[in-house]
Amino acid sequence: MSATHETTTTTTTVFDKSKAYLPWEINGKFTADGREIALLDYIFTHSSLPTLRGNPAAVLSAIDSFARTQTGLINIGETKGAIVTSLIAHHRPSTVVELGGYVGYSAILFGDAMRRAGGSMYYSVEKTPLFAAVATMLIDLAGLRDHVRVLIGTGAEGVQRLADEKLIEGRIGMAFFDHHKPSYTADLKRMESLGMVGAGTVLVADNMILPGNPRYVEWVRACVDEKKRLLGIDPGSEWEAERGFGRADLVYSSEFLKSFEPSGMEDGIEITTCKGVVA
Ligand SMILES: C[S@@+](CC[C@H](N)C(=O)[O-])C[C@H]1O[C@@H](n2cnc3c(N)ncnc32)[C@H](O)[C@@H]1O
Repeated sequence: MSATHETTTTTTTVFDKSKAYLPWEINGKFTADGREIALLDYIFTHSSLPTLRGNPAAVLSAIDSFARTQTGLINIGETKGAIVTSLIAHHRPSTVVELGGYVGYSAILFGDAMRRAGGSMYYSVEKTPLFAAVATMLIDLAGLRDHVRVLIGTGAEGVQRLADEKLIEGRIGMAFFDHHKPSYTADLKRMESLGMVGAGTVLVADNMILPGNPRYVEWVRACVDEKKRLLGIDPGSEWEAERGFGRADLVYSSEFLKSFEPSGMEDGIEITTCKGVVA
């Protein structure tokens, strides 16, 4: 499969250390130790709160400031975020589905980019109700409530609900995978089987170095014959959740882009475009 990608992406080879987030890990925890509520307190008691209302860039800047001065957060951050916003400006997706919303940083950044590119709805699926609640407050503060909707549930539940409730009919413009790493492939295959992936759909998958996702990369880079083989999953295998989902006839072109976590650690994104369906 071709490793080229016909788009204009913003990449950087050097990380600006002055913008580094504080370390995520505190006493073995990365999230859910009170930091998400502390973020909400920080933002809603911010001296410049009035200037944040209806201003996505200012809300993101306040979240970045919290993560640089108070407690690190597992957001995508500015550097990798810029890659995705340039993809959105280029491809102009009408609908975007994000799996793994956390406190809403990527939903605000990419939802705003989608809105500016003429798109209509950004769905952010988040498993943890507390994180989804924080995200909803921040998305509302940023003035994006008509264009960004948070759904509570796992990626599989969220994708299925989008189809069952007919919130999405037909192909989506973009999907962003940033949740449970072993679920990327299963949830993409569910999207494929539900008809959400078609010619022009762009798939963006985060954390391709930290921690990496060989199974996902194998699937999006496989040719049609390889995919037919990969669809054969035995009952009871560790990949049971993927059984019965996935389409071998979707042709993908995929590439890896290296970038940085907001902490400054190297990471990368896999960007995949669906070229169409083989007859
Ligand atoms: C890296 S964070 C997402 C960061 C967010 N995309 C951003 O850049 O602002 C991963 C999130 O996925 C959520 N998550 C974990 N497993 C999930 C699953 N199976 N389905 C949906 N969300 C999940 C976690 O609760 C966490 O909030």
